Amino acid sequence: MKKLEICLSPELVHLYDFNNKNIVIVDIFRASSTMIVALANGVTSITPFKNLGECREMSKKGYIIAGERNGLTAEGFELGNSPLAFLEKKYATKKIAMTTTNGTVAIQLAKGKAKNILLGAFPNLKATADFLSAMSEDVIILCAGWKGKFNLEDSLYAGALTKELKGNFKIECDTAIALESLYDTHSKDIKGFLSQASHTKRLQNQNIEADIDFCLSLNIYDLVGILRENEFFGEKN
Ligand SMILES: O=C(O)[C@H](CS(=O)(=O)O)OP(=O)(O)O
Repeated sequence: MKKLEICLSPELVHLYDFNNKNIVIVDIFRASSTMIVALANGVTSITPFKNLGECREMSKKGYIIAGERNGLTAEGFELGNSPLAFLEKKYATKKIAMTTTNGTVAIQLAKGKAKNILLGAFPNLKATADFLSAMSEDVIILCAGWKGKFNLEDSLYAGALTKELKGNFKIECDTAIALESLYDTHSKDIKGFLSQASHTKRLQNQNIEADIDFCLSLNIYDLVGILRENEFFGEKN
């Protein structure tokens, strides 16, 4: 039977073997959520960058550039990291180049080794679970965390995805067992539980509570975000 594991932080990646596995990158506040919202609202593709300078250069090639550091739009960038910017299809048919504090760092770590790299987000939780269940490869959920540290929101999503995948995967990973239980305990009030999270407080200080709410919307989109070559595309199962 296929195996499911969870890696709690980019700092722990060296403990896992990503070869030929399906990797789900999770950055609930906000990078992976924002990318799913963008793809669901018609963006053609999203190219992730670790580095601000490289990402900025992409505007010369006609890309819309989205750059964020410590929650704020980076200087000279058209967009930051808000999912709300992509609603109403304003950027439909555009190619986006994007760099964020944690999410695009985690993506970089998984590139080149995995079978597939997917974006994990609550708005398309079920679509991602269905995709992974239909594939024969093992899965690793990689939480982007915050600057190398564990965070609550990515962990809660990892628990939610574990719950969805349980019947189709062998789960011998203690982290997955713990996080599924955490999700079960708090699934009826995810927002209330996450109000204690450090990331929630950090973003609230920047008056972006609406972003937090939107990132916690459950199953409103039925596409997966998947990396093809160097770009994420939205694909229906
Ligand atoms: O923009 C965000 O939500 C965060 C900023 S920070 O981690 O609070 O500095 O970046 P992300 O890469 O989406 O975690």
